[in-house]
Amino acid sequence: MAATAAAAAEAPLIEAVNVSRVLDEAVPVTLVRDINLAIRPREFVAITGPSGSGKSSLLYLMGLLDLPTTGEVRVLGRPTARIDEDERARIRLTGLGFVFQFHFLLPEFTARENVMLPMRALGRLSEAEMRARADEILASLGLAEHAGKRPDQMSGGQRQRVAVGRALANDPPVILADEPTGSLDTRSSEQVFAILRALVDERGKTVVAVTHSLDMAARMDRRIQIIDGRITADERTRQSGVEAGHAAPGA
Ligand SMILES: Nc1ncnc2c1ncn2[C@@H]1O[C@H](COP(=O)(O)OP(=O)(O)OP(=O)(O)O)[C@@H](O)[C@H]1O
Repeated sequence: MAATAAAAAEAPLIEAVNVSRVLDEAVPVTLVRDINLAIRPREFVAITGPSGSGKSSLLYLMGLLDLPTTGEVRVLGRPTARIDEDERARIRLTGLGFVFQFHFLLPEFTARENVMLPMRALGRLSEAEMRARADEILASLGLAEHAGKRPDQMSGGQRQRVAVGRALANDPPVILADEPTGSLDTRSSEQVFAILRALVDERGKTVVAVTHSLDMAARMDRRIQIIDGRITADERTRQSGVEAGHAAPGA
């Protein structure tokens, strides 16, 4: 509760103000409508709802991967309605890390090289610094001995942990995850969940994750429910950061 209550007093990292997104088809498709929300520092937020309700659409809008038709998304206090795609890309690269249901690692690259990609795109570190940072991130995810392996030489759970490592590459304050455990077995799923939990509790990150799992949502701190593109519930789901399992990820 302490972390969540303290977070409530801080400036939001992501805000949606009257956000709607309508696809301009022959028959217009409304993905989300009238969304108002604020995501604050160190929150671990679940976005839940039935299939096709607009969860991914909302996450993409929050991550500046899509633009609202009306309303505005603010990221790290910055209004984003009138900035160009280069600027949006820069905010994504420094402020946000993305994890998807499928890892989307580049198959011809090693785990280390995949984690280095966002650092390379930002261009702030030397080759040696990028390499050292990637290895440090992989070690923190229990993957030290897998740094030189390509995705096809790793298990599904290991690949998804590399994808988390890639999301952490530029040390963004916010991680946005779309069904991050959706294609994993129970054990790997628990490992990835424990990593996300620890990112919030131990490293002060903010994590927003779309999930079908109500059990998982109950172990996060807040649940935003979407039905037919609208927020139908927004509630605290967990009272304390103490009881969560912080099991170290296995190799
Ligand atoms: N490009 C598109 N063209 C047409 N319809 C779309 C498009 N993108 C999304 N939709 C529709 O918009 C609705 C919301 O989609 P979205 O992927 O956000 O839902 P979701 O809650 O994440 O679903 P799921 O849980 O199945 O992943 C769905 O009915 C989907 O079919």
